[in-house]
Amino acid sequence: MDKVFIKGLSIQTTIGFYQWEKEIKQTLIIDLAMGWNIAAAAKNDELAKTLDYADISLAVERFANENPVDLIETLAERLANFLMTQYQIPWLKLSIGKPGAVHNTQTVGVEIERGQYN
Ligand SMILES: Nc1nc2c(c(=O)[nH]1)N=C([C@H](O)[C@@H](O)CO)CN2
Repeated sequence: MDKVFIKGLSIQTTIGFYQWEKEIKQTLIIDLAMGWNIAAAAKNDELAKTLDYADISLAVERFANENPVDLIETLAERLANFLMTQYQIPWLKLSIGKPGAVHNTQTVGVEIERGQYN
């Protein structure tokens, strides 16, 4: 399957289980791979026929800020659902890293895969 991807998208958002985390913004790093047949867009060189990674990057940051949650698991599940519905994406792999969360680590996070991979 062809894919459109976004790697290392850095967003600032409110996320976390603890009370103090609900009063600040923290950095999340998002990697997203989205299944898409790119042949139609390539045929006539048409942005409208593919997944616009610029538009989706903005949508990811907007979604996170409009839907504050405690766990990155919850954000991952809800964001995957939103993107698949909004952009008719048949399959995606999404990872969310929270680099500031645990001392002495590079990052911590979750990775999920949703939908049908053909
Ligand atoms: N698997 C997870 N573990 C933890 C999460 C999380 O979202 N998923 N969150 C926290 C806190 O919010 C942490 O980031 C701050 O100490 C702890 N563990």
